[in-house]
Amino acid sequence: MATIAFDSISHAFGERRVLQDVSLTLTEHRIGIVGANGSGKSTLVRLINGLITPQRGRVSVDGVDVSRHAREVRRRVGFVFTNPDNQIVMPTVEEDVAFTLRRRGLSKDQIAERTALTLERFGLAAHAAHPAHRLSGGQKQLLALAAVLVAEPDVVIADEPTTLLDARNARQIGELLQSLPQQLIVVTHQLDLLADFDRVIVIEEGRVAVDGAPAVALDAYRALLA
Ligand SMILES: Nc1ncnc2c1ncn2[C@@H]1O[C@H](COP(=O)(O)OP(=O)(O)OP(=O)(O)O)[C@@H](O)[C@H]1O
Repeated sequence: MATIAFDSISHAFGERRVLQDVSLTLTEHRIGIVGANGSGKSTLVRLINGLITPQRGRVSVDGVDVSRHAREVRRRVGFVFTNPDNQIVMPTVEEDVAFTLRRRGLSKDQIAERTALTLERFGLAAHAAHPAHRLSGGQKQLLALAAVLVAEPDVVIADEPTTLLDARNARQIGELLQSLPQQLIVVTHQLDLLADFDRVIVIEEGRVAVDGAPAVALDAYRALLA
């Protein structure tokens, strides 16, 4: 697993202070991030692959400074957004999955082979030539995940990956995420998704409020909510 280090991170959007002196070292396989709306969870995970540059402090992945080497880090860290519509960039399902690989400079044959395998794995093979925007919500989320995983990142970050899904699709995506061999960081309000995770971090008003095993951290979070 990679070592993801937040070293004294503070960040504000205008007057709004969103993260306040956060220091964390993430090395576990599956890590959940929970917290109230607006507590700073998305900001925290977006720092990991340089989608946001912190105003103070340093974020690194295996010692590589994310601000300075964002491209290098992004090759290792895949990011799945809440809304797959924001992530689908190509007209068809197949092209969308192949897009990441084309940018990596793989040969045509390699791209075709890896794309086909990935579509099969995610149950999307029958939709390969279909317009991506016509897929159902659950299928779109699968496609967004497929397009990230085809590049075989070492770390997968998923920001509320089940929020827009019905219970059945949410379960399917949850199970798929659980089965990944990669290091996984999930921001979610669906607390049951994190029951078997290795670590859960509760963010409250831009600070780490609780950090520990799911049973302990989720109970503490439920108590905070109550
Ligand atoms: N690009 C931005 N510009 C201005 N303000 C922002 C920006 N991104 C986030 N914020 C603000 O920062 C605060 C924290 O946002 P963030 O998305 O990190 O919270 P969150 O914990 O992920 O919330 P939620 O559970 O609602 O998704 C919020 O008040 C939000 O409005």
